[in-house]
Amino acid sequence: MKLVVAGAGGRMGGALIRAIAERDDIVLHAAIERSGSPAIGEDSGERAGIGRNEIAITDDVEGALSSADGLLDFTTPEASLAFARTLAELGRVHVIGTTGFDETHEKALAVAAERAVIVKSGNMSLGVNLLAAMVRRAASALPESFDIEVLEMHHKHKVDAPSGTALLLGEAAAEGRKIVLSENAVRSRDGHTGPRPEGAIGFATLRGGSVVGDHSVILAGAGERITLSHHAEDRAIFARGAVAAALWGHGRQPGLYSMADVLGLND
Ligand SMILES: NC(=O)C1=CN([C@@H]2O[C@H](COP(=O)(O)OP(=O)(O)OC[C@H]3O[C@@H](n4cnc5c(N)ncnc54)[C@H](OP(=O)(O)O)[C@@H]3O)[C@@H](O)[C@H]2O)C=CC1
Ligand SMILES: O=C(O)C1=N[C@H](C(=O)O)C[C@H](O)C1
Repeated sequence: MKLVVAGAGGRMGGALIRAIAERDDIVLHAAIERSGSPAIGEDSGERAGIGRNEIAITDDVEGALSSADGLLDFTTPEASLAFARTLAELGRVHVIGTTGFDETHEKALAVAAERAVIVKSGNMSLGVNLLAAMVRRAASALPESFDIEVLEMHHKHKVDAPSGTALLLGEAAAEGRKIVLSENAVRSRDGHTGPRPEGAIGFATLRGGSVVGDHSVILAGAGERITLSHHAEDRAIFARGAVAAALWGHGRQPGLYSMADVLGLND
């Protein structure tokens, strides 16, 4: 399978290029960056720290995608949306790890998925997707008197909050409770907030240093508390998940799929 990496000069771009180089059933076909990026023209292997691979980082999106099988995309919501429209025209696999989408973006991605395979997840790791299944189960099994809070910490460069993973875990909790997350989410607190609303799913965001990604879901009852946690130590876990998603999506019917589909956690 011939894969293109978008955001090749970024943190996940490097991890994806390293993950592709680990395997012999896929090849890095092209590495793309935003027009005007100082990374354009650099050797993508050198940039990723694995030595020259003779694939220069380019901003020629059409040229890169037209002869590829799929795109691994960890960039920005606006860039991912533009890629989704191009890939829908070409009918290629689009693995989206980007987070921070709003409702309008989500609707546009659903339209693109009518013509291409999109695998999208706020977290591509096995551990977090298993954790989400456990959160859904715990939220469903425990009485509503157990308050649900999602706590996350990431490195100081992260630009969106709550993280895509925190929202994914919040969705899992809401599904377990049979409630709609958007109607019950408390995404931040400040000042005289009043008591906690019944049935709320709260979010708390920490940022600092080089933390790859820490998430905890706390189910707090009267006199006892359950904490379900995941700690990401290496971006390779997301990159390997994205590669697995591309291979899984190759040759599949168009649609919007999740990592739970790829990992068989919905079966
Ligand atoms: N789902 C998951 O498992 C994971 C998701 N993520 C998400 O992935 C995204 C990227 O994270 P991270 O790698 O840390 O961020 P970085 O900022 O390090 O990388 C993003 C890269 O995308 C580039 N970019 C921006 N616009 C375009 C464009 N139009 N075409 C091509 N490249 C573009 C940026 O370039 P420039 O800086 O020059 O603008 C940058 O190099 C975030 O949304 C993050 O939350 C991260 C880890 C795991
Ligand atoms: O920006 C990051 O770094 C990460 N983003 C994803 C998120 O928003 O949850 C996944 C991971 O936690 C790292």
